[in-house]
Amino acid sequence: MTRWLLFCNDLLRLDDNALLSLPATRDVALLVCILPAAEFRKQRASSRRLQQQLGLLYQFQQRLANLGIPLLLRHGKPATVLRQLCAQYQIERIAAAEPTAIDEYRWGTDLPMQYLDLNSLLADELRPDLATLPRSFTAFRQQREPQLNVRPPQHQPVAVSQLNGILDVATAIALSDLPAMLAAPPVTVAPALAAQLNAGIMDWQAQTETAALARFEQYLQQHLSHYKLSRNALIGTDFASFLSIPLSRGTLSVRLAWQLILQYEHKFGQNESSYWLRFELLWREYFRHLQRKHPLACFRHQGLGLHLVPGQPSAADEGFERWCRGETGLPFIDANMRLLAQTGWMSNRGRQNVASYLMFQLGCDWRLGAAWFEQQLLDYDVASNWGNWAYIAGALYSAPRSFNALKQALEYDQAAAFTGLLLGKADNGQHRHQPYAQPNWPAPQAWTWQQYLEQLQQLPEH
Ligand SMILES: Cc1cc2nc3c(=O)[nH]c(=O)nc-3n(C[C@H](O)[C@H](O)[C@H](O)COP(=O)(O)OP(=O)(O)OC[C@H]3O[C@@H](n4cnc5c(N)ncnc54)[C@H](O)[C@@H]3O)c2cc1C
Repeated sequence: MTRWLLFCNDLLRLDDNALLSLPATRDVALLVCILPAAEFRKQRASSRRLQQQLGLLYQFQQRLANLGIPLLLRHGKPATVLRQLCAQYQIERIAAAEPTAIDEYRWGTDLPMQYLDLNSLLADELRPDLATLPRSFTAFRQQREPQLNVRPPQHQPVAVSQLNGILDVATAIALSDLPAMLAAPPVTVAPALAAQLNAGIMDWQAQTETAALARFEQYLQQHLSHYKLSRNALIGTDFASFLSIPLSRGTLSVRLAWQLILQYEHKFGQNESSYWLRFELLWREYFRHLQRKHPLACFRHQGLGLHLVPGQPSAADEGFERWCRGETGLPFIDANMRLLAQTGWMSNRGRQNVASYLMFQLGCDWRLGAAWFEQQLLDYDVASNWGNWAYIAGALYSAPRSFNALKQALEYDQAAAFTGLLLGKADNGQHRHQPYAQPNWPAPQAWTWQQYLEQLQQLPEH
């Protein structure tokens, strides 16, 4: 008989969760989720995301309880809590989802960890050899695509008999036992914005295992066909898959998402959009393995040191603060930043532009922006976030990528409907993308409309 600790962080689902069927019949297992102190006490996550996490944990706990399985919730430093639990319950082995970031690997140092790479597409026999991992995304994709037989998700029900809980359900900590800060009133999205976003997608109820799966299946049926054309939108309903939140919280298995896309292709035929959605999932995969190969590069200003990275290592300054608040004076940037602050969400197009603006136009240390995103994003994922920031900065293999935010605004928000929605109407005769200044702000750095227009053809564009 083995005494297991099943560490369920990032795996808040019953389906395709091999952790739950790992112990043998005669083994005993303790299921644990830990609310990391860094997020819950040191504000590395916004209250919006903390509430989302709690809601999802609570719901997962309830589903397990219905099966007679207790889930223990703890908060604190994961490494410390894991050690305490191991000692308290004489744990012999710990099973967990394989992380991507060095911090999470460190939680398990000197503990009898067994990692299962349950949140990656390329696991098991497809797992890339990090020593020969291709440098660019294109080379990575070209190497992997021909042999991409992703293992089907495992649908076997949780075998209760295998999970002879050490605790009974009643002993697991109830949500009400968590610190008072966690019981704060729900953070809501202003109705005007909520109406423009995917029906309730920001609510944690939309991100539970059942709800996320149902939503994705509906998306495939009704909207996948236009993904390639609509994915660059800035706001709206169903312009992209909105898979990122359930994937980052582990309520939806990426392998299941992949298989559902394949099923769609089998039924309706492959098209540009269905291919492109799988293509984007490979970007996620690329950053996961890249972070494992270079555990520190994504957190260092110079990264791998192969290119000249914009800005200097620095502390937050006024320019950064104004960027966070959405008060830079460039409507397209401000609208995106205010959307992030108000909803915890930003489109991929918006993310690329605000990131580029912070480092290339404001000259700030790109890691400040990555840290702000880490706190604010509802779909925060360490590899995707820090990887994308480092990628734009040129801190990884490829050269820095700067975006001309004004040109992008005119292209992707032609009628300025997006900036109008977030910033209100500019009815003073000016174009809504025209840089502006408020009387009490320091003058923007020579941002005249004319100068921007002149630059349009000159800046490198991606
Ligand atoms: C500066 C910056 C920071 C980012 N931070 C995060 C983050 O913390 N968490 C996160 O999940 N994504 C992050 N992304 C990637 C991307 O913006 C989001 O995954 C995407 O906007 C989420 O919307 P969606 O699920 O509708 O995407 P879709 O367009 O429908 O794409 C489907 C899925 O593919 C994956 N994907 C798409 N683009 C990327 C990409 N560039 N990198 C990695 N995976 C991708 C995601 O899992 C996404 O859910 C970041 C991008 C940038 C430029």
